[in-house]
Amino acid sequence: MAPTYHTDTKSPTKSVSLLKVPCASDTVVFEPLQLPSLENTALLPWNALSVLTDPWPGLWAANFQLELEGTTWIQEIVDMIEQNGDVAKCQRAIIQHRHPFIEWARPPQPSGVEKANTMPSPRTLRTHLPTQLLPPSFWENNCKFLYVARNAKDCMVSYYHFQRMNQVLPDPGTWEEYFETFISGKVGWGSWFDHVKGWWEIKDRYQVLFLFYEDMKRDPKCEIQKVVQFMGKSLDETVLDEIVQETSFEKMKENPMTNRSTVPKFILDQSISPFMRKGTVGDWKNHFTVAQNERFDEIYRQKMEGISINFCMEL
Ligand SMILES: Nc1ncnc2c1ncn2[C@@H]1O[C@H](COP(=O)(O)O)[C@@H](OP(=O)(O)O)[C@H]1O
Ligand SMILES: CCc1ccc(OS(=O)(=O)O)cc1
Repeated sequence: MAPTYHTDTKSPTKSVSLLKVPCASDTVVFEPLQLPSLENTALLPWNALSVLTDPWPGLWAANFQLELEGTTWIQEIVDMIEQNGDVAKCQRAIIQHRHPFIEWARPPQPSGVEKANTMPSPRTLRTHLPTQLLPPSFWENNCKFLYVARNAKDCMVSYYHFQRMNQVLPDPGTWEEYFETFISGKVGWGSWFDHVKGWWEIKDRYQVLFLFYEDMKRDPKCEIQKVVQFMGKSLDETVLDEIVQETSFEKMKENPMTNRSTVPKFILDQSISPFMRKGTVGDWKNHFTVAQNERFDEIYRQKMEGISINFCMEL
């Protein structure tokens, strides 16, 4: 498809990723996670979960990770940091097993919560949940969160291809149809706009490291160093360089512990679109028409009015 974009890239966009790491509350007595069964809700359009207003009051978490786009990337970075750059240790299991996905519940597989309950504290967990659906105990226990935001246009494109290949999510339809679906927020984990605003607005009240996918692409070493500091670690320059290398898109695409090659085709059909697809900034220009771009920029302006986030649209 020929690129059909216009050159005004001023308006911001984004996507989301979160991650939680060790914190002082890890010295507190550990109690198991207690989440209700999500079997009947996990596959619904994510907005359906908003009916759970005070979802999981019993939850206690020592270490916590959240994400929406760039999740796998930040997960691998965090694990590499936790393992002090030891590549072999990061090969101990596929990434989905290293960091339980707390809203995952598809029997007969153990749910994300069940997996989390078997882990000693401190734990790193993964979720795409918006702030209002996060169990209150995460806030109450002073957990640390890493949130990776990605510009909305690239996020839309990436999510579209993910939904095409993900056989447990509804078919996204044509690109034109998906464009409308995404704007209306009727996608997994809800509206991009609300998700980003929610995490942006609470970031200074809690221990949230708000990262941008585009910054991670532009200067991975600098962003990884921020994560190291946030986790309260200190690493040699050589280890840092090793982590930058090992968490590059090219390396992670070839790595069976991160590229989802072990996930059965009836869940992720990578012959339709690879999980590690392009990993670039600006692929939206290969998808958006000029008309779509102009319309999106206007919607973005309205929905993000008063929010001081600036997203990079191309490198
Ligand atoms: N090391 C890395 N560097 C850059 N992008 C990465 C990456 N690892 C994963 N990604 C990208 O992150 C997106 C998936 O996000 P998540 O892990 O949250 O599901 C995909 O984007 P694309 O579809 O644009 O390629 C994937 O290629
Ligand atoms: C519930 C939709 C979903 C999300 C993610 C999946 O795979 S993975 O965790 O990214 O490997 C599968 C299904």
